Amino acid sequence: MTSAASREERDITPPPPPPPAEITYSGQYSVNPLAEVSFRRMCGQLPAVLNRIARLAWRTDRRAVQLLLVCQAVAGISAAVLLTATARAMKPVLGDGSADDRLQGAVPALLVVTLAAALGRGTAAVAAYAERRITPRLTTETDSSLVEVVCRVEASAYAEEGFSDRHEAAEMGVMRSHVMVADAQRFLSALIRMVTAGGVLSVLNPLMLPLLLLAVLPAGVGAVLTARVDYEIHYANVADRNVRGMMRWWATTSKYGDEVRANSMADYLVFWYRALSDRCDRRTLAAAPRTLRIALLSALAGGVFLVATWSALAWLVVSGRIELAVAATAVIAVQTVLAALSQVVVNGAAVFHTSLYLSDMQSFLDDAAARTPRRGPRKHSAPTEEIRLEEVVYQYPGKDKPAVDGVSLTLKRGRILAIVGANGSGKSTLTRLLTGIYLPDKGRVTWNGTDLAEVDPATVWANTGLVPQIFAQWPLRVRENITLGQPRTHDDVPVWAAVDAVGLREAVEDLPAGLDTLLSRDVFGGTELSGGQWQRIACSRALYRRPGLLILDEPTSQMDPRGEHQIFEQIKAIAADRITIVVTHRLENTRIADHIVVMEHGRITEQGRYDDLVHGGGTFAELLELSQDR
Ligand SMILES: Nc1ncnc2c1ncn2[C@@H]1O[C@H](COP(=O)(O)OP(=O)(O)OP(=O)(O)O)[C@@H](O)[C@H]1O
Repeated sequence: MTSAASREERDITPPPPPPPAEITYSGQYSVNPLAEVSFRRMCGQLPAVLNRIARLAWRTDRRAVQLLLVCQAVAGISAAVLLTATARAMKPVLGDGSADDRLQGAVPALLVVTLAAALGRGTAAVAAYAERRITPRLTTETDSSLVEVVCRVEASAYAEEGFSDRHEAAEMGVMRSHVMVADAQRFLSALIRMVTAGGVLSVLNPLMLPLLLLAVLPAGVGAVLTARVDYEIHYANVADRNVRGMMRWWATTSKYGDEVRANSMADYLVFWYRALSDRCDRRTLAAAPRTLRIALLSALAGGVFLVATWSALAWLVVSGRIELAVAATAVIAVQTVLAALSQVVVNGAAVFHTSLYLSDMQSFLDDAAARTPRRGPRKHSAPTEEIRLEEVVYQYPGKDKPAVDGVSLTLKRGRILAIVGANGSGKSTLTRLLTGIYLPDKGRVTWNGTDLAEVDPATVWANTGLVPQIFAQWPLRVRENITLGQPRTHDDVPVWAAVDAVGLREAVEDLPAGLDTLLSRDVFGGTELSGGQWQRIACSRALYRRPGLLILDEPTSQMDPRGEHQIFEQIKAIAADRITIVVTHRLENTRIADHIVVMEHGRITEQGRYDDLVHGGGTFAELLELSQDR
């Protein structure tokens, strides 16, 4: 009994799931910044990096930058005044006479010390305020630029190897822009404090400054080496982080929540997510001993030099080379310079570290900006009378066969074309070529006789309405879901007309706020539609545009027969004014088409009218028969 039960238990225990495949970073940078991360490079590049940050900040808020600079200057002056006045106060304090007399002698200098200290604190507070004025807008600006540039790239870039990883790496630049100005500001103010205190110290005794520099140099080298290790790990983890980010969304979004639960995917997804995270952690942990070694060695070297500095100061006093009052001031100056130097080094390394991520971001922004469509100055103007494909070939990057292979077609206004064919035969790719989303590798696509390679694509897409196979369900109001991408008129009449055209009025009127209802159950106050209702929204979005070219890729796959019938009636009713293309696997629906093309392996293998193809004895007839064989 027990053994039967345990056998049964064994039988239902699933085998351990395979770990996620090893992913390597596939981004291609013209320069690998890691190759040259060194202390010398950091020092050499800091001015350029600061200049870049300053220019970014200047573009964001000039007045705040001016305020910041004034604060830095005032802080520097007050630090110099503070130390000089301290030196003045030391003389009477450590001199002869009664305590009362000595204190009285020091009062004027102490007053200056107090004022200078207050000024220093005050300017630090104002500088922090100025930085807080710049940072949020600068981050928003960099973030928005990234979103904009990705929204505008040639769609073919998405299919290129490494594009997505480089995008992920650029996201890190956006994240670092949060701390960029604060780091630069701290670096500059520490530099100014260091220079002023160092100046005062050199006046007191020229030997002190080089000794001090030596004491802090190891910390500087250590900080840069640690930055290098951090960046190395970031580089190694980019691809894993990218995939993990995508999987995180897919696994946790409510959209796929049913599938995750009903198909018992949660265990594997969690395992997968943890396995990928562990892999990232392993790389990070493997680097920990290196960073520990760097920290220990730099602390040891720094400590040795610091002992030498204090010993030198003691020797100067004991041998009578400097007065006690000067030595006391030197102690304060040494402490100030040391603190400032550490800040310079730490913040300098942070600025440099940030600059590595900014370089990734900039390189991606430049690359993406270079990929915005630049196809020539000609403009397409409505009406779209004719679209022609001439021996068009298109092959996706990394694929060994073209997805569309030598297709020629002519589409005329007022006519409906249906495209059918097996999965992967090239139907959707053909629609991307027809709309100029992709340009062909060979052959040409013309609209009203003009090659799309020479036409500003915005003027083409202003005349296009597309219902893709996988359409977006925007977390926006019903109204915006219909009008998105098209200027909206002041009244809702055309919006309701588009709603009526897809038979959705009753459903929209039933929503809590009609057209104003937010369509997202993930957002507070939002509502969710059914799959078929969403598809009707996608159709109404395309119809609302009243496009010269209407493309519907499996537009009714989730609709009930009434909805499907209504959509096809609508397509027929408005067909006279436009070119209409329907991609479908439901061959019965191709009855409405004036012309049908059958695709196989990227080529058109059959074409004609419905009745001709049904009786033609070819692939169309075979597929139709199969669809009716139940
Ligand atoms: N973004 C892409 N990157 C790389 N290859 C792609 C991409 N999109 C499609 N392909 C490939 O191009 C070929 C044609 O795909 P396409 O999506 O055009 O087929 P389809 O006829 O629309 O298929 P379905 O009926 O399944 O929608 C397929 O082999 C597919 O793997």
